[in-house]
Amino acid sequence: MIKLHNVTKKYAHFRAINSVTLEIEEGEIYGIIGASGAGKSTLLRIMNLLENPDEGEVVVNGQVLTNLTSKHLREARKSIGMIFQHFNLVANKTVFENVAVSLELARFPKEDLRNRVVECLQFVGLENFISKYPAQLSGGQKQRVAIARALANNPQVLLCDEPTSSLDPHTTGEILDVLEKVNQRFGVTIVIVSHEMDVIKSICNRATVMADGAIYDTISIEPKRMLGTDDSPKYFVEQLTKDGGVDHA
Ligand SMILES: Nc1ncnc2c1ncn2[C@@H]1O[C@H](COP(=O)(O)OP(=O)(O)OP(=O)(O)O)[C@@H](O)[C@H]1O
Repeated sequence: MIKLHNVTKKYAHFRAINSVTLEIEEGEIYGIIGASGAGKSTLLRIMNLLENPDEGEVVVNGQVLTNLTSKHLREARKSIGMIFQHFNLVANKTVFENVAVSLELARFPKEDLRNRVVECLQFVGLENFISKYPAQLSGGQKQRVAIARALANNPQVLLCDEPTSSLDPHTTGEILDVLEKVNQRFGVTIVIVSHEMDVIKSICNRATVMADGAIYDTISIEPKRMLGTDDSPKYFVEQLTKDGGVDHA
């Protein structure tokens, strides 16, 4: 579904991505993990050409993105959704309008637009928040709106850049549940960049470890939910004290 072949990205003389080749299969949930500055976000942004590589080829769903004109690239990007750590919602638009924008940009038929927005918001459990503004939502709710917006155009790929890094562990678990549902219900191929090991182990079938702009290793994983089991005060106290050495104040 996604193929990168010998991709290099330079900033001045520094190679942020150094000759990376990888292949992500249709229907995978694929993780990219590594230290800060390893090149994770840059690699993800190359997959929809938000960053243009200096060398190499990017192929998504059989289309060589690196060969497309900007008009055809705009068209191809409809099948590649993206979500971000800080949600990137438009502050002065309602939840409904935030989702509608992506359909309007894709010239979705006006008469079907309302139903499609509501359908997407139902999928993420926010159909009762249609008239709210982003400032009135929790972080988890904002990320759900962002997922609804990314899904509106029926993408085949969803790129997730640190999607849970601003969220608490319980909300992280809820967002991972939504992403898993996106993958299972619609067969969307998901790529998740995260520095959180538990996130990668919770949901990914395969993960690449990056270091210094290159692939250090790629591992197959049996995903096992590590997060989101509980958000009771008892659970928080147990987690704080489980390794011992902590007294109740
Ligand atoms: N627009 C840019 N101009 C110059 N250097 C950049 C730019 N974007 C990224 N870099 C550099 O490229 C390297 C890789 O950055 P990238 O954001 O991809 O890393 P990362 O692994 O996602 O890190 P983090 O986890 O901290 O977000 C870093 O050294 C970064 O400083």
